[in-house]
Amino acid sequence: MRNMPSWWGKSSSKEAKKKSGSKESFIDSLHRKFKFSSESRVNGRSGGSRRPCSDAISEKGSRSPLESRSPSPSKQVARTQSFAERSISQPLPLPGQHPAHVGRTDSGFSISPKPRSDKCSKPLLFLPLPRPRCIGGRSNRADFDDGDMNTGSVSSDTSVDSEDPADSGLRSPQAIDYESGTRTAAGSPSSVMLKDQSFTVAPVISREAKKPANISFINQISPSSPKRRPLSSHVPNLQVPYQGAFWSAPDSSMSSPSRSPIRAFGTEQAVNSAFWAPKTYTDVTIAGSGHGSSPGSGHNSGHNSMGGDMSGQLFWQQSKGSPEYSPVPSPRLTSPGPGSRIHSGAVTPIHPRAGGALNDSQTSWPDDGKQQSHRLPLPPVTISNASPFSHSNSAATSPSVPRSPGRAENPASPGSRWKKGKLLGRGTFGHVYVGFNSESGEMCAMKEVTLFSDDAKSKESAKQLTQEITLLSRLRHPNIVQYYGSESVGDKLYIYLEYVSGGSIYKLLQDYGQFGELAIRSYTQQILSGLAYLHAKNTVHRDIKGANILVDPNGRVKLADFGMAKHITGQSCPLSFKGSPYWMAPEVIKNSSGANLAVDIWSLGCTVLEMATTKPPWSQYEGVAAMFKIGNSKELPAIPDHLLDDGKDFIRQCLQRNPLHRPTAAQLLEHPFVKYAAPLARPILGPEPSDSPAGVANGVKALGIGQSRNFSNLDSDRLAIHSSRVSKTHHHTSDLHIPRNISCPVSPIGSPLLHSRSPPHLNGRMSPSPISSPRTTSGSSTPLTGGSGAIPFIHLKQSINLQEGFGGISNPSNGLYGNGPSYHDSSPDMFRGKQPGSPIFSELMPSENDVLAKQFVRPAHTEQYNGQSVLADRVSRQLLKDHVKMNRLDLSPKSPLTGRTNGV
Ligand SMILES: Nc1ncnc2c1ncn2[C@@H]1O[C@H](COP(=O)(O)OP(=O)(O)OP(=O)(O)O)[C@@H](O)[C@H]1O
Repeated sequence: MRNMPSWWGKSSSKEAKKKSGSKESFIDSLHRKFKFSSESRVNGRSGGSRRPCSDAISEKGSRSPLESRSPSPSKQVARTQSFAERSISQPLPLPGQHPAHVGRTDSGFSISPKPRSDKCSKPLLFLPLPRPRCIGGRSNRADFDDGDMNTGSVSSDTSVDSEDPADSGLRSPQAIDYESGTRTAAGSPSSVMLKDQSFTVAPVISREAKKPANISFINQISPSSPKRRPLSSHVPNLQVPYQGAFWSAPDSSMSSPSRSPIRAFGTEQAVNSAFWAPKTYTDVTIAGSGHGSSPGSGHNSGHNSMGGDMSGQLFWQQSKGSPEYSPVPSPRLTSPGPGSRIHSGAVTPIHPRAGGALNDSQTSWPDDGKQQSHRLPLPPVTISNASPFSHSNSAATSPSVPRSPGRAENPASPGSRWKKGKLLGRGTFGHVYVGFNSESGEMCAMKEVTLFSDDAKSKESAKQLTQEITLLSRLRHPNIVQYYGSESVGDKLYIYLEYVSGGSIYKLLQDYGQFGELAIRSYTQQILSGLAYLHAKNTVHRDIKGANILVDPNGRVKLADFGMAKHITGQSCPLSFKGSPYWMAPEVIKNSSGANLAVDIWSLGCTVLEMATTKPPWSQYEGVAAMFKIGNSKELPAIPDHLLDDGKDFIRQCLQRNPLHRPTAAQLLEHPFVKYAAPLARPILGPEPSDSPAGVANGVKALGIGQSRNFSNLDSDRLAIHSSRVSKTHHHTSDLHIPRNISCPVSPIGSPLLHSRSPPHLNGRMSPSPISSPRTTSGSSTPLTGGSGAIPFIHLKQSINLQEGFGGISNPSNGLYGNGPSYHDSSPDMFRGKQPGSPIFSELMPSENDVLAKQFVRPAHTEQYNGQSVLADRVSRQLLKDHVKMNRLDLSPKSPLTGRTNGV
């Protein structure tokens, strides 16, 4: 979800290409100016792309085949999100040629990071700024890419085995809560192992059990390969250079024209670039995650993240003259219509069985100006009951699965029971689809990356995916997207994740505008909770921003996109230049070492501002100028006046330039801005206790109150107000359900997630899929569990937790919706005096209560499904208990069926 604003949006690559003529000359002048010979760099890159200069400096992300396709109008917009104007995407340049060999072995997914012989010939792009260290010259492998290239997967300091310090001794209580039981099952992600310079990611399951299953990234380059080839089974030894392209992927982040330095580089950048010139980024990697994703998907956002050297950063910036730089959001970005963003339908249109159903979101794209198809493996003929990941276990061929006209025949993952559904979004390295398991009825998010033997982007994709797998497989928290498993199918690599249907915060901001304070507080609290958990495991996310935070229809927030995350082993380690510039902490920009975890706190502060204004701080500046502001000035970004004092204070706490001065995530959870945030998350409805009173009791449950936090008087007061308003406003049978469904993500009225135009909400809310109900996703029963090579759901504990939450029974220890550490009054000094009753806090209450109270009068139609369920439950119980016939049921406000107000 490194989705970027247009100034480094991927689509700009197309514009860059379109204007290649003039830009070429400009590049040439830049080359002369900086005394760089792009030609020599390109030529000197052994095993790297031999692309023309213009390609070599372009963004990796835009080299995505998908982006190269001639997109639909929506897609064009989708890839040019920004806080400014956007332009229509132009065709991307041809994919680079990266002959390499990727080998598969039975062990899964591996990288053999042999040093490249040409390690010093890595292209340095066009600025003498953060010159990437010659990786091959490092004596310590931990220096490679800041050790984060594979985040615990490759670098020596990030082992994923049981010796992981985060696993052994650094866990917070939360971590322990959410981690138990995660490493036991065979084939679980915990089996990811690192040994010296090679590692195996066990969760990546090869469907070709008897064939080499590992994808080995070694320093063998096949320069003769002129074209990209699918990483298919008939290519037994595809080897990918691990440094030039895979480890560092110099051309991955810089080669894509969408972030083409040439395109984005303007006079201002050139001037500003002097700021970077003297910097030496010893740990800088060129492996930029050129993150961009397609807003056209509907769920992804348009902010770029970057991982790489500063030279790339400089060139990323979009000049105001660029057609992609516009302060006016694209109509498509503001369009609430799902059609322009979500490309439903099937999967691979090029599949011979696809019946010709074309889907522009799929795996076909123009290459060299021609449509190049990459066929998915044919689904097997038979279906077994084995693991959903097993090669023969394809539901696609099941005769019991009717094929709707709108669904292509080919599932994304023929080897599994997961059928690839609509496109959720595009990332830098692949696509994310809804996955549906026809057998179990479960849904997931399938992140798909096509691996090519000779494509640097594929290598970078594999690296990042591996990194995500490694990290995510160790995480379990309600505010972190849950990892389910992964597998390789043919030339595709899939990661199965918890499906969060609400989209990202960025997307919500684009669609619905800035959030209200109540929503900001709730979301911030949940983000913090996830961060506190993550940081307790000594892991830094490094790309916290709205685009990487997903929201479910119930207002539950999930941190996502761990492609840049890094496990920190030491007290402090060099900070690689990764992240999204506008959310990037000063110490990252300045390449100073410090408390690494604090970079997430800075980014959180930026995200709070983003939620409050729809834009990150310093968004009025172009990229380089913004980075200059962030890195060098003493200024604080403008904090909107409409935020209350504690909100402003929270932001200021986060945006302290000295990382050591920033509170930790755990400390910030005690900040009044979030500590007393209204729990918006809706609990999953479950069987109601037989004698449980309705009314306020249900309201309490629905609010999630009491599940993980102790109630203050404030909470009681709040509930009293709720109760009062409920009793006054519920006069219709249509409101019967309201007491149990009063919470919502943002606001009950006009809530983005409840808005009728919000298909994610509708999908999630209306879907009867068991995936939305943890009751159906217990670990052992899931089709993801067991079987050969299967990766079990590792959210078993989560499922248990959720079950504990059924019926809203309070469990202060489960942390289910309380999100994080226990709430105790151990506020740091900075928060003293801001407790309930303090002027600041009291100041907030009226508006908050008003909003909360409105939740009780939300129109019934917004909760039709749940409301009906609740009513049905109550009716059933009532019938059994009182032997009352349905036609005699009293549905008046005073009826026990409509809710009591006499306490819990
Ligand atoms: N678990 C999920 N549930 C729902 N949607 C998701 C999920 N994960 C990702 N998406 C959607 O897919 C889009 C792309 O996902 P993501 O950013 O993780 O891919 P990526 O390849 O990691 O991108 P990048 O690395 O460039 O940021 C997101 O913007 C989001 O809209």
